[in-house]
Parts: sequence; C-alpha cells; structure tokens
Amino acid sequence: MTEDDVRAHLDALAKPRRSLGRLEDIAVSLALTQQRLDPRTRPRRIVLFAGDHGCVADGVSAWPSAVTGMMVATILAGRATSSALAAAHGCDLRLVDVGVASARPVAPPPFFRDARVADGTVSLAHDAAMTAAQFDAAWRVGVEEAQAAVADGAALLIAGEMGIGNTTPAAALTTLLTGLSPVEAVGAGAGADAAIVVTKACVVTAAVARATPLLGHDDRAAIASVAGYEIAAMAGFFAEGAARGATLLLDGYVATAAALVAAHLAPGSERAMIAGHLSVEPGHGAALAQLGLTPMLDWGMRLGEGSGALVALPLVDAAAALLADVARLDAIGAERAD
Ligand SMILES: O=C(O)c1ccc[n+]([C@@H]2O[C@H](COP(=O)([O-])O)[C@@H](O)[C@H]2O)c1
Ligand SMILES: Cc1cc2nc[nH]c2cc1C
Repeated sequence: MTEDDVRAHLDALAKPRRSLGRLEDIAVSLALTQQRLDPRTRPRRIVLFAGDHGCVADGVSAWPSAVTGMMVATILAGRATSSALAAAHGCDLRLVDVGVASARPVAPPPFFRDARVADGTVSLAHDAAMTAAQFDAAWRVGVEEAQAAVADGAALLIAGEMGIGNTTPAAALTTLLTGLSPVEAVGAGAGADAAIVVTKACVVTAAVARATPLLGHDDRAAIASVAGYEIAAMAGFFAEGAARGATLLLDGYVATAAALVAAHLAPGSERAMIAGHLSVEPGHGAALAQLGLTPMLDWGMRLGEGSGALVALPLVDAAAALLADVARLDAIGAERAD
C-alpha cells in the first residue's frame, strides 16, 4: 500500500479533499505503518525503560542519579506524569529496570519487570559505556517487551524512558548517527545551566571521538560505547515492534536516539514510526529528519517518560477514527465538486 492509495481513500470520503489538513497526514502515516486502510490504535501499550548513567558523575546533569530511582518509585506508585497521561488515554503501562543504580523496589506491582543488566553505565566520558554483549542483553529485553505487547494484542506501541543523564548518550548517538556536531546535539536536558551544557559538549566530543573509528566495521560496539541501557532496550523494542507490524509512536530526543539506533541496526524500522512531538532539545529536529519524520506537536515539552507521545495519542486516535468511520461521498449521493 502506498501513500497514493491512502490519499485516494481519504479523498473519497464525505468531505472536501484535504480538508482535515495535518490530521490526514497522520491518517496516511498510521495506515502506512500498519499497511491497512483501517489501522488500529487500541489496545496500546507504553513500556518505560529505566537506567542510570556513569557520566552524571562528570557533571552532565542538573540532577543526581538517585532521582532515577525516586522516579521509578513514583511510576510504581502511579503518580508520575506518564502514569497520569497513560491512564487518561487508556494506555496500558509497564516499567522495566534495565540499568538503574539505586536499590531495587520492594514488592513491586506486576507491571514492573526487573531486567537489570548492570547498575548503570560506565561513564562515556572516559571509556565505553557498556560492552557489545551488555548492549545486546538490553536490546533483547526490549525485543521481549515488544513481543509480549504484540502477543497481548497491542497495535500501537510507545517507548518511554527515565534516566538522569540520558540526554548525554542521546546527544552522542545523534552525533554519531546523523553527523550533527556535538555542540548542535547537546541541550539543557532536564534543566542544565550553561556551564553544564559546555561540560556535556566536551563529554560528547570525547565519547564520539572514541566511537567513530569503530563505526563501519563494528557498529554495535560503536553504538554500545555511547549508549545507555534504556536506550538500547528502546531500540530493540522499536526494531521488534516494527518487524511485527505495530505502529511506533515516538516521544522526544532520548526515544528518538533509540529510534536512530533501531533504524541503523534494523533498517526499515523507521517506516513503522510516527513522531509524537518535537522536544525542546536542539538536536531533535535533525534526528527526526534523518528518520524522515515530521513531529505532530511542537509544544515546548522536554520531559521524556513517553509524555510527548502520550499527549499526541488522542490525535492519532482521531486519525484512525477518520479512516474507520467517515462515510464515502458517493454513499451520501453527492458528487465531488473540488
Ligand atoms: O526526551 C527528551 O526530549 C528529554 C529532554 C529533556 C529531558 N529528558 C528527561 O530528563 C532526563 C535526562 O535529562 P538530563 O539533563 O539528566 O540528561 C531523563 O530522565 C529524560 O527522560 C528527556
Ligand atoms: C523529576 C524528573 C522527572 C522525570 N521524568 C523523566 N525525566 C525526568 C527527570 C526528572 C528530574
């Protein structure tokens, strides 16, 4: 099925041609991701992957790593932004620890999975963040989560993340895979001041300088050296979700860095993706452009946790309803005049 097929279907409905503007573009994307004119957005699932980052000790974030564990506890208590938005929009939520450094939660609810590969990454400021084997282990966790979601009937998947410091590996991956410079790829993340942003740019420059020579002959090792566990898991989740015919609704800069990894290691995965929003992070637009995606919303958001995708979700539902429920113009007895 091509874009022309979906446009022809939309143009046959009881409305002037293209009268729903961007909503019709989303309907086209949705139909193409599932290769059907009646794509589904329900059931849907968000999987939040959590991990910590050794580079926080090098001063790349305004926040200490302990906040990752605190937010894991908050998500488990159903009180995070992602909890509220997922509940508001009827989205099933899971939380997976792939690399948190804090103590494990006591008596967690069934929507939590302990799949910790390590207690946080090694700082990419000094060395490889993880080995290729550790990258594969985290990727595999994401693959299993996508398989489980699809087996449970999910047609639309969101990956979200929680990891203090993760906009630094996201910037390094964006630099490595798009050719953006480190200075263009770094931003304020969760609230870094100008001095922290300079530190981030230096850390990303050093990490990418170590990773670049590996690219081309050992891509997994290159990517692993600047990745995070939650990013590796999201990449596996995207690659497997795409392979199984699900629609992938992308969140912000960190999720998109994982999408770049999926598109690099599992080419074609990007055809399953719709971009929920444009993050405030300055490198996000270039990362989305590399994937051939146009973001739905530009609302000044920069939270992560899947929040941008969850906010865009009702608009994706609207696009699906358009395809499924609107009568054809010929069925109401009218002739097209435009
Ligand atoms: O994905 C984004 O667009 C995004 C932009 C800014 C911040 N974040 C979130 O903030 C945390 C990372 O910020 P930082 O400054 O500690 O690297 C992490 O938990 C992300 O979920 C996420
Ligand atoms: C409080 C807080 C909540 C978050 N959720 C996702 N990233 C986050 C970063 C911080 C700092």
